[in-house]
Amino acid sequence: MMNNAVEVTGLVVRRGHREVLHDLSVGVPAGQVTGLLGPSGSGKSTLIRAVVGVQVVESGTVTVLGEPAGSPALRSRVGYVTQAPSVYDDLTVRANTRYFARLLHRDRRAAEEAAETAIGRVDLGSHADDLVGNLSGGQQSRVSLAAALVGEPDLLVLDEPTVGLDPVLRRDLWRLFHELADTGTTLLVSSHVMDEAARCDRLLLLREGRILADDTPDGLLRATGERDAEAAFLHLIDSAADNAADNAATGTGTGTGTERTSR
Ligand SMILES: Nc1ncnc2c1ncn2[C@@H]1O[C@H](COP(=O)(O)OP(=O)(O)OP(=O)(O)O)[C@@H](O)[C@H]1O
Repeated sequence: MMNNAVEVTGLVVRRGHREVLHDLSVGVPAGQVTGLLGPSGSGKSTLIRAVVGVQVVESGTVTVLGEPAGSPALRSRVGYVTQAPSVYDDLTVRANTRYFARLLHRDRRAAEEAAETAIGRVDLGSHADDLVGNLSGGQQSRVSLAAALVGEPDLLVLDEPTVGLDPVLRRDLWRLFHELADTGTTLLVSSHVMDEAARCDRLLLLREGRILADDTPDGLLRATGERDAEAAFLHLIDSAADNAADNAATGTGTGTGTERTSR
């Protein structure tokens, strides 16, 4: 059995008047880069919020590194990078990163070292003394990533980290994700850009609050007979719609026909 860093079972989440995650069960394997892909509004951020323990859930369980999501014990073990930059505009890159490091490291020198390492990892060494407010959007999101790295988290959760980045930075960021995974970090990375699927070790395809596929990129292509993730995703949507139509015609089954790929 695969060793999962995150285990989600029967998760139901309601936001406003709408149920947005429907009895969702899924695992995130340890030490790998798992991509959470799906169109805008499919529930990626909601699932991520449940994993980091900031989402009120209606029912179901979310276990992270063996603890209930959001437990105090997970505070330094889980890094979370939100879609919007979550650092201070009026502080420099170094001051921001040191600030977040000091929240986790009592020792001042250890905090400074952690901050410098994190700044280097996101390749912002030449901007360390720039005010964050004067950086580009892509640079600002890398400062948020540096802030999440200062605690050397076991699980790093990133909500659409590559939005607005040019192709070179995107490539470099994915390289960094795999370097982190190689040293044992588990990464859960959301994206609505299907061409990022091939960069993941494992894929979760989400649509309308349900998991449509949970597979490796190769496994997904094999299971659907398609050539790229976007085509595979459309294939699965069409199959699910066909299944639903068949069920309606025969009056059998209440399932949606999703979760069709090999697991
Ligand atoms: N604060 C909220 N109150 C009510 N409904 C919400 C709230 N936030 C999100 N939703 C709804 O929940 C559903 C899932 O949203 P979510 O942000 O998880 O999707 P997403 O896949 O992350 O989308 P995107 O890629 O655009 O960020 C959507 O239908 C959205 O309208």
